[in-house]
Amino acid sequence: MTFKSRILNADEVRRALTRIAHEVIEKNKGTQRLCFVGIHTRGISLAKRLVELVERFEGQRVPMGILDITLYRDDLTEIGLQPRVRETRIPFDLNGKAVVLVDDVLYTGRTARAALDALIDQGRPSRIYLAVLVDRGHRELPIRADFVGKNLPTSRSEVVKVKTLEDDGEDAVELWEVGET
Ligand SMILES: O=P(O)(O)OC[C@H]1O[C@H](OP(=O)(O)OP(=O)(O)O)[C@H](O)[C@@H]1O
Ligand SMILES: O=c1cc[nH]c(=O)[nH]1
Repeated sequence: MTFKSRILNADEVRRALTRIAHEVIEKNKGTQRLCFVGIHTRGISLAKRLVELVERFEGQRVPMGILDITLYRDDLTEIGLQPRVRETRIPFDLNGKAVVLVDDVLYTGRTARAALDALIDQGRPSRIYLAVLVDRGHRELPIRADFVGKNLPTSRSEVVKVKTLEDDGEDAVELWEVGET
């Protein structure tokens, strides 16, 4: 893979998340019944940031869960006999909640589709929103995000890498090219 460009630096990631937190509060008319669920891997770090931002703006700490979608993937039969299943932990009652699913990148929409199934197996939220740091297009399913940090038109030969302080030592969004020599 070849590095092409830096799309967002740490300050720009912070501002995008700040705007998303404000939009969530506005759309939900406050923090009532609000909760965040981060999708492995980087969706979890981003969901934690959003919880902290909402607390800073509204003075309320809303609940947060983490979701592994591995067993709900539509290509599960193709990824081998022993898929690496990570932790799902939703330590509150989902029934009647307004859930913001959080992921770093939205591409085909297959992860988000799987996340909806995984979530609904755990309870019946009154509303599910999707928040992503980057929407890079190329949807293969009728899925859209409610909150988007950055809309980034890409080609299929490119890869968007979201880096977080927790997972990668820095906050950034980078564009890479696959298969270039
Ligand atoms: O819309 P899609 O085509 O499903 O692509 C988006 C997903 O792809 C990446 O996850 P990945 O499978 O690389 O797992 P990771 O986040 O654990 O690295 C990314 O974090 C999103 O979850
Ligand atoms: O470019 C992409 C596509 C899917 N998932 C990513 O993290 N980046």
